[in-house]
Amino acid sequence: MAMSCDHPDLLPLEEALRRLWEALPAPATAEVRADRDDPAADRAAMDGVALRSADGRAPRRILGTLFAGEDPAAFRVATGTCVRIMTGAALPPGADAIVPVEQLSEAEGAALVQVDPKSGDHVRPRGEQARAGGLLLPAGAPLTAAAAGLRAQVGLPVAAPVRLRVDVASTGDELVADPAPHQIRDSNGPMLAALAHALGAEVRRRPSLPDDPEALAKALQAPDGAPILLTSGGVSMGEHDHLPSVLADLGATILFHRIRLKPGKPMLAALLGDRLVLGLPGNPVSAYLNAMLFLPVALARLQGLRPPDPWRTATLAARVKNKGDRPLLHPCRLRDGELHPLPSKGSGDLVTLAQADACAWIEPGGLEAGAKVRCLPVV
Ligand SMILES: Nc1nc2c(c(=O)[nH]1)N[C@H]1C(S)=C(S)[C@@H](COP(=O)(O)OP(=O)(O)OC[C@H]3O[C@@H](n4cnc5c(N)ncnc54)[C@H](O)[C@@H]3O)O[C@H]1N2
Ligand code: MOO
Repeated sequence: MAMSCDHPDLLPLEEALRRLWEALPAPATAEVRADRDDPAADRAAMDGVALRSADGRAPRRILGTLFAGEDPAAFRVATGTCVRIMTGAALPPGADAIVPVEQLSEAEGAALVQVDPKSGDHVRPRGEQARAGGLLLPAGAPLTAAAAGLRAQVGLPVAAPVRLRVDVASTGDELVADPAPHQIRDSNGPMLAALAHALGAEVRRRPSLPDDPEALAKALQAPDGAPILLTSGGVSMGEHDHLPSVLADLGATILFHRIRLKPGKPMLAALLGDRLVLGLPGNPVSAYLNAMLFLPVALARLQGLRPPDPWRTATLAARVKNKGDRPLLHPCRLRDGELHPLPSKGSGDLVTLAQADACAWIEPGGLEAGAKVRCLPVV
């Protein structure tokens, strides 16, 4: 009879994700205030002519052209005149409306408007978006790309975008380039490097670590280590699973070890000084999925971004069993919003994972065809 090794005390995934988020420091961000009115002058919102609306449809002599960035003081619009104007240009003195090119014709240097212009038509008025000194973003707001643009707009410095550095190291004496039947190649190292790169990190592969506590301790303390170290293997109950005890001996803060997820039970996260160690389980599907769950959270937090939400929703096309008491991530093909479960052999089955588009979240007890489920894309 199959025996279950599940335990009720395993940490739920959401709690593990929350602990990781809260343990990592986000960069401090000051509030953002408008340095001047936005827009700083009345501006054209359309290409056309700038004119006095009070003069209705009367023909107007075109005094010249104003492009975005040009000083409008070169012109003065009075009754019987107008200025050709391009989107973004400041309105010339005297003008209070824009008539777009589509609504006018030109004859002998005069503009003939085909509409009754109203004051403010197609004008972005000064201060429409913000007044000088107004609060645009509070301190601690996420450092999104849009926020970077806003900082630049108000004249604040914006650091050049950088990719966070992530080191990737596999563990295990069984990993060799040319394996005998009792050995294997290192698939996790290249896989996790590719995943971390796809998630926006600058990746460095470190040499594989032997199943030896001293060598492990030395590697963990490498002076040139990246802010995040992804390891795989050596976190479970085996006699060579040294990572948890080595980290504890080095004084690391263990954020969590062992979570309520299949695959991923032995997942570990620790802070060693200011470096985060994500100790991924060695089984390749487990290493992949747990990296996919935890690495984006760490990257986002350290870069001052919002917590990421990698989940999608889809309909299960066929029943998936889950006899355990951990939620299961099951590899599926995704076609037209339907998840077609693949016959996975478990957390060592990299063949099936590589053929999958997404992994469906299956609660204990299993799910029937037609159920709406969340799923994690395989990138
Ligand atoms: N008595 C128990 N045994 C195990 C438990 C448990 O709770 N009690 N958990 C099982 C689960 S779940 C997993 S997952 C594995 C994870 O163990 P480790 O993280 O300690 O990983 P290893 O034992 O080092 O390796 C597991 C498996 O993965 C292969 N592996 C490791 N590294 C790589 C790599 N870089 N590329 C490809 N494959 C790799 C390794 O050869 C093993 O086959 O533990 C269960 N056992
Ligand atoms: O949970 Mo392990 O991570 O099943 O393979």
